Amino acid sequence: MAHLHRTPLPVSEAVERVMQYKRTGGVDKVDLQESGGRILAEDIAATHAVPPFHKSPYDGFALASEDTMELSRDNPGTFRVIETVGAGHRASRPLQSGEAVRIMTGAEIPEGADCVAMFEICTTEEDAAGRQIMTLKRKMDAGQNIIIKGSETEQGDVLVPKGSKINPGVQALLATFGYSTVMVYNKPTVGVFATGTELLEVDEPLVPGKIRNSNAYMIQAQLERSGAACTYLGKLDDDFDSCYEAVYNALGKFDLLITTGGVSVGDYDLMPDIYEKLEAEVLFNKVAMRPGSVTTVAEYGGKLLYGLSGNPSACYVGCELFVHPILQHFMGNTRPYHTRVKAVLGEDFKKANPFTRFVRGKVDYEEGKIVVYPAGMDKSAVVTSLAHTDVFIVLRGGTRGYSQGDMVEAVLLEDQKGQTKF
Ligand SMILES: Nc1nc2c(c(=O)[nH]1)N[C@H]1C(S)=C(S)[C@@H](COP(=O)(O)OP(=O)(O)OC[C@H]3O[C@@H](n4cnc5c(N)ncnc54)[C@H](O)[C@@H]3O)O[C@H]1N2
Ligand code: MOO
Ligand SMILES: [Mg+2]
Repeated sequence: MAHLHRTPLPVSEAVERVMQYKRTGGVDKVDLQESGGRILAEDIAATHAVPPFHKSPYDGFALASEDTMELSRDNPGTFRVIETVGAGHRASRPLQSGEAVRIMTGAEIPEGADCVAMFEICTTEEDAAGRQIMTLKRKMDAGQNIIIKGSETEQGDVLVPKGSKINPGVQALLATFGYSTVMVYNKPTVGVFATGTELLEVDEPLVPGKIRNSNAYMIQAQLERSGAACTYLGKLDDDFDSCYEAVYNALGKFDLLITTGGVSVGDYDLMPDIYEKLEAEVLFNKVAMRPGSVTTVAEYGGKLLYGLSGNPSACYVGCELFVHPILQHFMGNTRPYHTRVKAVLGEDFKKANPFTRFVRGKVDYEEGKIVVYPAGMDKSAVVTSLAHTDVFIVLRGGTRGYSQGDMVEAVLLEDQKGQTKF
């Protein structure tokens, strides 16, 4: 009964309290192919100019523009084709006046040439001796159809700063500049316990009074979506000693520890007593929000211990609001909070909101507008609507319900951008 009276903390203050314990993890080298989605722990600079040589953007003939000054439809010029150069090869000698090199897209421009005439404007034939002769009927400019060395980037230019997320384009740059490995921030390690004597594992048949443990798998997937390395540590019965033991033993092994269930005021809600016995500092045990009001966060030995609700929807919301930004910060992300946008509410939501409500919703893009719809039943104990959830629709506390067409705030759970403030 010691934990019955709780003072609800506004959501933003609760987030702020948690973020006082944020820290950035170490860095490590990963293979280029494993680096997708990680955060750069080093600036990526051009190790050479791009392109590294003057190159042809077309399949055609490289020649000297000076040789074409007088050419026109009425005054065609002919060139001796001295060799063919494909990408990856180089001309064997510099070009002389009156000569052309048959050149392919991506090949280095031979010395003595300063333009490329595309195949489409040239004709070729063999002379009596069997040599290739090319005919051109127009004037070319110096530099025409040549990609100049360094025109895209010069050696030493910083192209992607430390702290950026590695996306497929960044991986293209890493490969371009010979980074077979790259320094990234470590993934935070997270241990997860599910608590509750009613829980069955996924492969167990349903029996009266019991339900399958869905939260552990949901949390694991949420954490992995947020970039963390998660270890499911198993489910615990509602027995104080074994719960305490399991939590105590796991604390030192992970960057943070999460439990689900047993944080409210029930006879078998053991987490509050466990925090007490640990002498952990409870940052809050009630948040002015729905669902997830029972979300509890404690600090023990500099590490955070999350007591997420057992109710699936409450557990989901608590994880995204309070765990996600801590993980992002740990990984060096300078924009650790979920992206928020203004959106149009797609249907009525008439329930009153004494506390700020995070309605599990789905986002749609209709005629250039962001429209959000509740994803299903809006109850803390509901699991089914989570399958369709990719946003939280934020309905402020103290409001009497919202109508279709109202502008609301939406937290985008699957957007990569993030933002610097909650
Ligand atoms: N007298 C009061 N009762 C309750 C209050 C309150 O303020 N006063 N708060 C309610 C609110 S709000 C919530 S949310 C729940 C939170 O309960 P707990 O976090 O203590 O979780 P449990 O009691 O362990 O379980 C609640 C519910 O969730 C199911 N559950 C638990 N773990 C899982 C899992 N891993 N996978 C799927 N489902 C799970 C469990 O069977 C229960 O049905 O408390 C209210 N009560
Ligand atoms: O923590 Mo409870 O979710 O407010 O329903
Ligand atoms: Mg309970």
